[in-house]
Order: sequence, then structure tokens, then C-alpha cells
Amino acid sequence: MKYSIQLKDITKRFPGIVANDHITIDVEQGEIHTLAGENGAGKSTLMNIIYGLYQPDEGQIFINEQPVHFQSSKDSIAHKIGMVHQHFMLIPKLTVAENIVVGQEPGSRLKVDRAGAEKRIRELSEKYGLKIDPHAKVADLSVTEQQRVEILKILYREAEILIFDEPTAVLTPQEIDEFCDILLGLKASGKTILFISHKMAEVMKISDHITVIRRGKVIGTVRKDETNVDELTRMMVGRDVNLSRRERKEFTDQPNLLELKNVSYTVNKTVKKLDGINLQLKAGEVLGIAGVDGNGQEELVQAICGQITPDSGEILFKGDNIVKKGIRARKDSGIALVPEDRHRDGLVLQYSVADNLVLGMHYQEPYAHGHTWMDYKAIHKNAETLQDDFDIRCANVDVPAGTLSGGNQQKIVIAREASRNPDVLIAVQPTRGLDIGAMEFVQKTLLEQRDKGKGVLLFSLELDEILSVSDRIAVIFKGRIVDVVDAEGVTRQELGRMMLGSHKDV
Ligand SMILES: Nc1ncnc2c1ncn2[C@@H]1O[C@H](COP(=O)(O)OP(=O)(O)OP(=O)(O)O)[C@@H](O)[C@H]1O
Repeated sequence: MKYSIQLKDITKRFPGIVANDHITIDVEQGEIHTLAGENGAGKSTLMNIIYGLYQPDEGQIFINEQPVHFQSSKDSIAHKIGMVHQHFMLIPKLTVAENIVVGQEPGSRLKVDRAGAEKRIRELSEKYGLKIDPHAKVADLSVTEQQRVEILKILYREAEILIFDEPTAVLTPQEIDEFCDILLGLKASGKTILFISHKMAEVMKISDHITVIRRGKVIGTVRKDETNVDELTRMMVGRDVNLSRRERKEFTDQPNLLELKNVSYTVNKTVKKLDGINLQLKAGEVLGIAGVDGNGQEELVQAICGQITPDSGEILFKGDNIVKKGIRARKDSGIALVPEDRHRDGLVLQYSVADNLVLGMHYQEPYAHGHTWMDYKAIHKNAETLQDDFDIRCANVDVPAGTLSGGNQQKIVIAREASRNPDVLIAVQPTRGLDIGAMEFVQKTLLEQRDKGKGVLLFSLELDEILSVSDRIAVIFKGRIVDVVDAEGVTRQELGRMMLGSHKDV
């Protein structure tokens, strides 16, 4: 047996937290080894250590059975290690080929061998089924394509050990299947892959070994063939988790909290993003919006929250047409949003956890008195309560939000928006990047809002989530609502067909 990576007693401390606590893992050459564990367990930290971005406080790394001491990623790249990060690091203005060769242009200093580079990129793209055109501009590429450019970039540098930090969190279910095939192809050609994921289906599909870490410690390494999802879940969160269908509310005739009447929105005068949307969200229900990504979901959220103005139609919130109201006025009147992109729209990463937990409410009682005086005591108290309720893992609530793990950042946004006590809560991919225990918790939080008589509009690409949490499901296709069905009476298959444009009964 040959080992590509061996970690012996790796320990990494941050102020107030031991992120990695004597981690020992052996990764065999040519295998797909998955690292799983709760949000904040220390997975990304460990990957960053192997890639040379952080130095361990204790312990030893062996690459190809030789001890190494990486001072930076330059050193790990020299050892043929490549990493695809959670957030891509490409330059949008440049082409694929330019992004890939940046800093390592082939040819002499004076004459860059552009054609040679493009030829190699094309060959690599074909060999691994990445389907990327070296001439394409990165700004024009989808998320999946950008991820593939990142993969090409490390293959171009001849990486043999490939690290993927939660690559599928940003992919749609359809894209995940293709991504898994790419990883299996890379493995077949002899590469060693270290992979982080919270999604058990894909973990069970592609892994050889799975190492579970919890609170910085290794709980165990298991062979995929000798484990199952229940065992992994228990190893990860220390208990059983139930994500199956939830109890429905008996459907009585509740008033509409939110009603869209014939809402249309066109870009560039020709592309109809929303095409006569009619939708009602009642008090005391979760209305799931199902659809293949890019069928108008983003514009629907923006129209309701006031980020775009529809060309025609009405949006009634508790009976009032709010089409002309601004974003803040809508928020203040009781519409809360858990946005899809938490880094861009949900958090200020350099602000503390406590400040992020009152963002958008910081100018109101009880956090501010008379618009001038911020009540830091009240802000702190709120933060500590929410940290407890939502199990936000951090050293304390004064650390910058940017130092929290991805999943815990997501919990800040959800905790804040739920704590606004809104009448309507719009949740867009609310469990993306969350571990299975946190996923269960967030879904329960949405149902609690419902049970308090609020309306929850749930946008999710995960059909299982839509089916298990929603009371009714509206299917969006090409900017139109093609059907609204009772969640109890629809199957996964029917929903899948409807997402491609057909009605339930067709
Ligand atoms: N640069 C940093 N400064 C301070 N603390 C940090 C830093 N990076 C990580 N941490 C802390 O180390 C712990 C482990 O974080 P890490 O990002 O490794 O978790 P993770 O397992 O990748 O979680 P997730 O699944 O949520 O992405 C967390 O408590 C986090 O807040």
C-alpha cells in the first residue's frame, strides 16, 4: 500500500478554538478519500494546512511518504498538490486559457507560447470530460464551468493530489452527477482525491474511505463498503437525524399574506424572466418553489424583496400593493430574506458575529435608542441567545463573521432573519453548505415560523427538501408557475417532470 498523504497528530489552534486536535489520517494513493463532519469541525482548516495556506502548530505531514514542511501553497504545488476552494479565484475579465496560465506562462519570457498552452488545455479538458473552451471569457461561464476551469488550472500544473473543499455545495443536483463522473475519471487516471462534502448520497457514491471529524478530532475512518448513511450521520453529529417528510398542517382557509398577480419582468426588452406570475402565500404555510436553476427563481425573489421592479402586475403584502416600496420599507414591514449568496448579500465578513446578528435592525429598538446611541449590551445579549439557540460555533460573538466556518456563517443569516419575527420569510437555498444536523435544525426553524402563523416561501434546488418541508409546492418553469400542488399528493418523479414544463396530470 502506498500513501499519498499522511497526517500525524496535526494540531491547529485559533484564538479560543482548537480547529484541528491531533488529527491523524492516511490517504492511499489513487483513492477518493472524503472528509465529513459537522459545520466548524475543522475540515477546511485541515485542507488549508495540507495545501500550505496554514502552518500546523504541531504534527507532521508526509507526502508520498516523505516528511514535508510547507511555508506556502507554492511549496505544496511543487509537490503536485492542487486545491479547488469553496470560493473560486478566477479573474472574470480574462479567458479560460489566460486564467490557467497566469503566473506560469509557457515559452520564453519574451514570447509566450499561447497556442501551445491552449492545445494542452484543450487536451486536458477532453481527457477528463470537462467540456471547456480555452477561448471562453470566464465572466460568461456558469458556476459549474468556472469550477471546471479551476480543475483544469490544477491539472495544467500537473497536480497528482487534488483537494476539493465542498465542491458540490454550489452545484445543482443535475450538475452533481456530472461532477461525480469527473472525479471518478480523475481517480481512474491515477489521481488521489481528497474531498469534503455534507451530501451523503454523493459521499456514498464516489468515496473509497471516509474520515469523520467532530470538534477538531478524528472520530474514525471507515471504508465506504463497510458503512452506511445512518452510521456516518451518527459519527458526524453524535445522534440520529430525521430528514423525512414532516407533519403537514391541516389546511384551513387562511388569509393570503403575499399575493402576486400577473407579475412580469423582462430584461433587454426581449428576455422574459417572469411571465405572468400568479402566486399566493397563505399565513401558516410553507410554499416550496421547485424548479431547475435559472427558471426565474432569482428574479421572483428580487421582485418580492424590491431589488427589481416588475414591468407589470401587482405584489400584495397583507393586502397592500408594495411594487413601489423600497427594499428597506419592505423589510421593515415584515418581509425577511435568507439570501442565496451569504457572502455577497447576507453578511459583512469583517464585522463581528454580534453585529451581523442585528444587521438591518441595528438602527431600531432595542439595539439603538433614538437612532444615534447603539446599545452594545442589547446587541451582545441578542447574539449570545441566538448563538445558543442556533448552535453557532465560534470562540465568542466578538470575532469577525469571516473567521467562522461556512456552515456557521449560514446559521448567522438564518438566526438573524428568523429573529426579525417577520410575517413572510423567504428562504433561498437555506441549507446549502450545512451539515445534516444543522439542516434538520434549519428545516425545523422554517416549520416553527409556519406554526406561528407566518408564511414561508422556500426556494430550494433539493427536491427532497422541498418535499419534506413544504405544505404546497409551486413549480416554476421559464418564468411561469406551471402548477401548484399539495405536497402530500405529489411524488418526486412527478415533481421532476413538472420542473421540465409539464403539468402534474399530463
Ligand atoms: N482564520 C481563522 N481565524 C479564526 N478562527 C478560524 C479561522 N479559520 C477557521 N477558524 C475556526 O476554526 C474552526 C474550524 O473551521 P473550519 O472552517 O475548518 O470548519 P469546517 O469543518 O470546514 O466547517 P464547514 O462545514 O462549516 O465549512 C471554526 O470554529 C472556525 O471558526
